Amino acid sequence: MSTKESTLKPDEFTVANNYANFLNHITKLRNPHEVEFLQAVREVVNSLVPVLAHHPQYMKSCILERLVEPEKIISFRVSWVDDEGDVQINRGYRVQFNSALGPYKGGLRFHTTVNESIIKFLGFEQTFKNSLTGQPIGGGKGGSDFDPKGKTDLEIMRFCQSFMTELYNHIGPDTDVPAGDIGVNAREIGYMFGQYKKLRGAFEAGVLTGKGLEYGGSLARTEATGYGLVYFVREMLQDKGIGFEDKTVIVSGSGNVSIYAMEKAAEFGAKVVACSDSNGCIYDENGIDLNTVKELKESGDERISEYITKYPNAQYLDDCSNIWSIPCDIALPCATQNEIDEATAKTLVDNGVQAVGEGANMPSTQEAINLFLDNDIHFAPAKAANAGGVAVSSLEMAQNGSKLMWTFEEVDEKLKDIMKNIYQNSMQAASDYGSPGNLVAGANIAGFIKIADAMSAQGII
Ligand SMILES: NC(=O)C1=CN([C@@H]2O[C@H](COP(=O)(O)OP(=O)(O)OC[C@H]3O[C@@H](n4cnc5c(N)ncnc54)[C@H](OP(=O)(O)O)[C@@H]3O)[C@@H](O)[C@H]2O)C=CC1
Ligand SMILES: N=C(CCC(=O)O)C(=O)O
Repeated sequence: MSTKESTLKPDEFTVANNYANFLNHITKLRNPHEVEFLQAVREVVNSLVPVLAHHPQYMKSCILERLVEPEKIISFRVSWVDDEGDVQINRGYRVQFNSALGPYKGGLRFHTTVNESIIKFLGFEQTFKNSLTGQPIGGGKGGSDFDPKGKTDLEIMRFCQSFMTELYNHIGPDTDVPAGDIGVNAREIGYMFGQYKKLRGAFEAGVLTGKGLEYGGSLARTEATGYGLVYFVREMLQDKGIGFEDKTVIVSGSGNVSIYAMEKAAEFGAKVVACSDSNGCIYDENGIDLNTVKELKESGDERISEYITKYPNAQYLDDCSNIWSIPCDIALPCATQNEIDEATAKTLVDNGVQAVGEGANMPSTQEAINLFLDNDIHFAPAKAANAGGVAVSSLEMAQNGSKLMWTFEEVDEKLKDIMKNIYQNSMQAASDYGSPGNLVAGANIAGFIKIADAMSAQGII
């Protein structure tokens, strides 16, 4: 917990001790090797001490103890045949974390680093994020250790079909609705939707979100996470009397979230000077040419280093973490978890960063978050700031259910309202529970209370 956090009141000491013991229990006995999951849980538990002290009924019915245990974890083998005719085996997961607010909702990640701890951390974060959107959706996440990089279109199709052949038994529009995440974009969603429809024998549009526009996708879903991040950060900055105008911005990653965060930041008057991929980062002091990045990364499957071919005056740094050594006013980590550690955060602060907005899930370590908060950096935490994607996914489900299709402007206006509400509700919760201005605490508290009240109403299940 940051040293800036409010000092605990007497009755909160007891709760803090009880929950320190609880954290020890789940760390040592229940999830000893799940490092990323425990990191996500620890941050939330530390934020909730004042809430639990104020609501003893949540402690009596063990709301938090139940909330940190997923309702269901499904793990399955995925066998598929590559273009050489060789059999490949991957592991698939779906963690159905919490359905107090609605059907499980959350992305699918295809990346070599996927394991149960990663999927559980993502599902836990998703549960709070989805609550903050105000939409009727629970939390879940899934994926596989399948690496789409370097695979042909046909290999990706065969993998997705095999993956869905197992997953389809466990999902549905009112049960569990997957979507995209790292390594899963419109192409993968399309192949999985086709297989689901064939196996189910019905066109259930609402079973997946991020679908193509021609078969039930929502306008603005592709842009939603990146746009929503910038809308949220703008709300935060406006409260401080500043904005994106004339600011220097760096955005890690160059995938779905990163590209549309860069687009909206530039539209709001910022100069985006750097972005990255898992091999390295580019720095263009004249401002990144986003169309070139889209050609390389959305249309093609190129490395970001190819940008230099078109812009030889730009620089390529052969390590993606070097992006954080570039001086900037606003940093938007949009690649992956724990990409900013304490040393990186110190470099950003020493270079004069004013604001950090988390587009990726858990991109900052706890130590980095504490350093940002202790240095009064305007900090927009992931589960609040990157909720625009899942919020528009929920709007896609609503359009599917009503068999209507809203315009881009209609969806974008709803997205702006949702991000504004998340900001205001998180700030209010932070103020109500003794951490004024601390959006990390506020988002965790606001997300928790809605889930806790729903779980209380639904009995001990
Ligand atoms: N898609 C969505 O709707 C949402 C996604 N998020 C989060 O945003 C982040 C990015 O997701 P998304 O844009 O969808 O994914 P994409 O696969 O579209 O893009 C991911 C980007 O991050 C880079 N990257 C991935 N893993 C690493 C790594 N270990 N080290 C460095 N760079 C890495 C990729 O580089 P390369 O091309 O080399 O792999 C790529 O540039 C993730 O944390 C995701 O959980 C959050 C909310 C919604
Ligand atoms: N990957 C996502 C989007 C999930 C969704 O749209 O259901 C996330 O919120 O982390």
